[in-house]
Amino acid sequence: MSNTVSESLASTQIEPDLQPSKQKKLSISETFGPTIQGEGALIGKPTVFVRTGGCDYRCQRCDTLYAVLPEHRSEWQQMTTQEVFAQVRELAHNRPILVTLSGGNPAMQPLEELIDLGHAEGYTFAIETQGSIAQPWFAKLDYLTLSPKAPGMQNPQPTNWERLDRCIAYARQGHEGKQPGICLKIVIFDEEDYQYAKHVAERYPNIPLYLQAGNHTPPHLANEIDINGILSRMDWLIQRVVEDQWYEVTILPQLHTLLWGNKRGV
Ligand SMILES: C[S@@+](CC[C@H](N)C(=O)[O-])C[C@H]1O[C@@H](n2cnc3c(N)ncnc32)[C@H](O)[C@@H]1O
Ligand SMILES: Nc1nc2[nH]cc(C(=O)O)c2c(=O)[nH]1
Ligand code: SF4
Ligand SMILES: [Mg+2]
Repeated sequence: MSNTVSESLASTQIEPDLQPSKQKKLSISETFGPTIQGEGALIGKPTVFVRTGGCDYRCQRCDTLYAVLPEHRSEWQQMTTQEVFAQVRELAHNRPILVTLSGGNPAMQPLEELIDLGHAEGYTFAIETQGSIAQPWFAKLDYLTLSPKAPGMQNPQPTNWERLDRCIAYARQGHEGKQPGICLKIVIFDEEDYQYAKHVAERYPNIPLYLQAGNHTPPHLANEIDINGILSRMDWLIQRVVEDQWYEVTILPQLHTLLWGNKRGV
């Protein structure tokens, strides 16, 4: 891991990871809600989810592999921005709501137009991404959650710290005098993951950090979720943080997982 802290890249230094896509359509795995945001800084907030299809990572412990693996591609719909926004509106009964963009990796999709369209009607936008692809339009978000992957997620690719820095730099450019709220969220399964999280905290001391108890239950076992296992991991995590007198961090479960297990679309 690199120890260089370079959160304050000048705007002129930032190169987009993906050039603006010629493909105008969005790859969509599902839209659902309103439900509550079950994770992180906005936990408990009513929201509609737009889940994009496709991811540049392959975390073996991913709870949403149906939006990641190519064998599910035929289930993803290629939709225009207007079609996606029409679904959001319908789900929210035409009342402005927080829209959470997740995936897969939503940073792979040209989502700027959707954000513009929604903002014009009072909707707000949060994104969940691992921070491996930085997009200039992060500046237009209301909330950016970056979830770099600790070893326990079993992602074969190591964290690209320079890319993560760039995601933050784009967000900090802001838009029309407003910057997105930025937070970091790390899934923790074990001590190695905990040490990874400590490193992230040292690298980004000014960004709120959330530790999320990992769900080790394979996603297809919707009815056999090991809630006691998740809660005992959370109990260990709380003890670990207290032992270290690490008082700046926030520890949370995935609330939707406790309520509804591995059920899809909640
Ligand atoms: C499915 S991912 C999609 C967005 C993006 N690819 C990412 O990883 O941030 C949404 C969130 O779920 C978390 N997540 C995935 N699998 C999990 C698991 N088994 N236990 C706990 N959280 C998990 C991810 O770390 C991320 O914060
Ligand atoms: N309720 C609920 N909250 C969530 N927070 C992050 C989610 C995701 O899959 O990105 C998620 C999800 O799938 N459902
Ligand atoms: S980065 Fe996110 S969506 Fe992609 S495989 Fe990992 S947890 Fe799943
Ligand atoms: Mg999820």
